[in-house]
Amino acid sequence: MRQGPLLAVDVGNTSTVLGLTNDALQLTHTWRIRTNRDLLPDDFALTLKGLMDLSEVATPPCAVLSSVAPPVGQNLKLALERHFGVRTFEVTAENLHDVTVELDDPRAIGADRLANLFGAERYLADREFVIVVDFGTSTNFDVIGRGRRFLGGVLATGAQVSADALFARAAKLPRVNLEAPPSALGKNTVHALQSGLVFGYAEMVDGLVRRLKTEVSGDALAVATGGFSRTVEGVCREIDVFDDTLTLRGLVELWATR
Ligand SMILES: Nc1ncnc2c1ncn2[C@@H]1O[C@H](COP(=O)(O)OP(=O)(O)O)[C@@H](O)[C@H]1O
Ligand SMILES: CC(C)(COP(=O)(O)O)[C@@H](O)C(=O)NCCC(=O)O
Ligand SMILES: [K+]
Repeated sequence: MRQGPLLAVDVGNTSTVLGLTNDALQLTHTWRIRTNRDLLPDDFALTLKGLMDLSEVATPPCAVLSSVAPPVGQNLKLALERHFGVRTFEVTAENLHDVTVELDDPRAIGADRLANLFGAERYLADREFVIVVDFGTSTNFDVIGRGRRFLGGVLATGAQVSADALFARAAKLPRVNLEAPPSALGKNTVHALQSGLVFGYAEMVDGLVRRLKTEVSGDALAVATGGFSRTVEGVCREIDVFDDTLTLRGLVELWATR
C-alpha cells in the first residue's frame, strides 16, 4: 500500500474541494474554494501556496485529481507540477483498469463519480450495493456494486440550479435561502418557496432512491455527500448515511490502490 502525505483535489462545477492526508493517508486538512474557469496555472499556484501557508503545512510530493470542469483540472495539474514538483494522478476511466463502468460509453463518466465509487467501497462490506447521492451543481446518483462495478445512475438538476432558474423567470419571487421551512404548508412567500425547493427536492431524491433500490433488487445503502447534503439531512427519509468527505476519501483510496 502506498504512503502519504497526499493532496486530493475534486474540481466540481461550483466548488473545488481539496484535502491533505498524513503519512497514513488519513485526511488532516480540507479546504473548499470556488471553481473559477478563468484562472491560469500561476493563479492556482498562488491559491495553493496560500492554503498551505494558512494551514502551516508543506506541499506533499503527490496528488490525485478529479475534474469535471475543464480547463480547471488541467491548469491545476500544471500548477502542481511546475511550481511544486507534485506528481499528479488524474482520474479517468481509461486510467482505472480494475473498474467496470457499465455505461454505453464508459469514457463519458464524470471523474467525480469514479472517485465516489472508491469512496463507497467501505460501505459495501455488509451491503450488495451502495447508492451515492452527490448533491452538487447536478445531483448525481451513482449506483456502485462490489468488485468495483459502476452500474449507472441518475443525473438530476441540482437544488441551487433549479432555484436559480425559478428566481430568474418569476419577477415577484424573492431569492430565498435553501433551508427547510417550519412546515410544508407555507403561510408566506418565503416559506412556500422553501417548501417547494427543499421539501420538494427531498421528495424527488427519496423517490429516485426508492426506484433505484427496487431496480437493483438487492440490499442497497444510500449515502449522501456534496455541498447541499447537509441541508437535506433529517429531511430526506431514504438516505441512510451522510458522509461529507466521501469523494475526497474516495480519491485517496483510488490513489492508494494504483
Ligand atoms: N459548505 C456548504 N454548505 C451548504 N451548502 C453548500 C456548501 N457548499 C456548497 N453548497 C451548496 O451546494 C451546491 C453545490 O455543491 P458543490 O458540492 O459545491 O457542487 P459541485 O460538486 O458541483 O462543485 C450549491 O447549491 C451550493 O449552494
Ligand atoms: C454530472 C456532473 C456534471 C456532476 O458534476 P458536479 O455537479 O459535481 O459539478 C459530472 O459528473 C459530469 O460532467 N459527468 C459527465 C457525464 C456522466 O457522468 O455521465
Ligand atoms: K462534486
